[in-house]
Amino acid sequence: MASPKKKLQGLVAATITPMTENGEINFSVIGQYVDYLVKEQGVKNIFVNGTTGEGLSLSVSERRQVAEEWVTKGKDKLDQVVIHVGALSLKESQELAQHAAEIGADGIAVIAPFFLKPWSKDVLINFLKEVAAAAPALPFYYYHIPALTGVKIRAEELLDGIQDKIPTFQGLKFSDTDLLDFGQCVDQNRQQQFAFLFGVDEQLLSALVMGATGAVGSTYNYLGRKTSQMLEAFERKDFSLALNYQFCIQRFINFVVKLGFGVSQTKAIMTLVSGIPMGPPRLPLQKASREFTDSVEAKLKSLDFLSFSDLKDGNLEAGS
Ligand SMILES: CC(=O)N[C@H](C=O)[C@@H](O)[C@H](O)[C@H](O)CO
Ligand SMILES: CC(=O)C(=O)O
Repeated sequence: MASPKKKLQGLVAATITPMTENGEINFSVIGQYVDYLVKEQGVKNIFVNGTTGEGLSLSVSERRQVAEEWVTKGKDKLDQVVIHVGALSLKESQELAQHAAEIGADGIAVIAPFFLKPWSKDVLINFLKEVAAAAPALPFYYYHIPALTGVKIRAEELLDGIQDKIPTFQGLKFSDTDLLDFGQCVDQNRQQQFAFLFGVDEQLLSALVMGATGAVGSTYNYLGRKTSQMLEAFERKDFSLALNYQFCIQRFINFVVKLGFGVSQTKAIMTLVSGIPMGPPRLPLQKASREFTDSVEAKLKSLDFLSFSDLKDGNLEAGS
């Protein structure tokens, strides 16, 4: 059983992996990035080496170094650092899980292997169990993201009896729009103290209604404050205010979705908003276009819910 730890709740930022213009990891800005999340966005939990962090595009050695840097720089500043250790190779996943435990991370998360795929719930559980066993003292989270893995085993079925197989199982990161599946995960596990973390930022309010206990997402890097206001309004049962916040967030996300939105664009937006250079993504991703960055900058300036006091032209250069 994982050592009792405070439950992972509230907002969790899925960290970007900063890179230099020639494609190496830019470790030098991670300390600054931690301070930005804590001070400017009020976000104290992070999810490292996931989708947004291009975790599957990094080498195992890079993943270890990135995880270590976040844990080191986050010490005494962040509440929880969860490391995504999913990989196609069970061995690599186990190595990363064990490493996460050694460096003092607060939890590990794993996606379904997505090339040779598990075709049944039992096979997927067996894979996850082998990874979890490599870090027996760390809380384990299953990262459900069927649109990207192609593994469509419903989370609700996977969770049925999961703690008998994986004693460290502590929660689910649910990145899908199927609120029937998500709602049933919550409904059928009310006796457990699981974390139900939603991963579709533009629909978080609906998931809160279904019982989400927190959220992991890319937009909390720069919309953390705004999203926290929505969470507070929801807690106070001021649903119309909460909806206003969700609509504000949606207007921005909808704007970028129409321009074409993904990890590359997240890097460009974060560079713009935070002033910290996130650099280009790694192939097969392509850098966001100059047109994208220009449109987003104009949009950000026209929205009153972000503070752009430090949105400087210089920052634009770094991101474009
Ligand atoms: C596919 C993907 O990257 N999903 C992210 C997390 O799971 C989300 O945070 C989205 O980036 C966000 O909801 C915007 O669509
Ligand atoms: C969004 C998210 O959770 C990820 O980047 O993995």
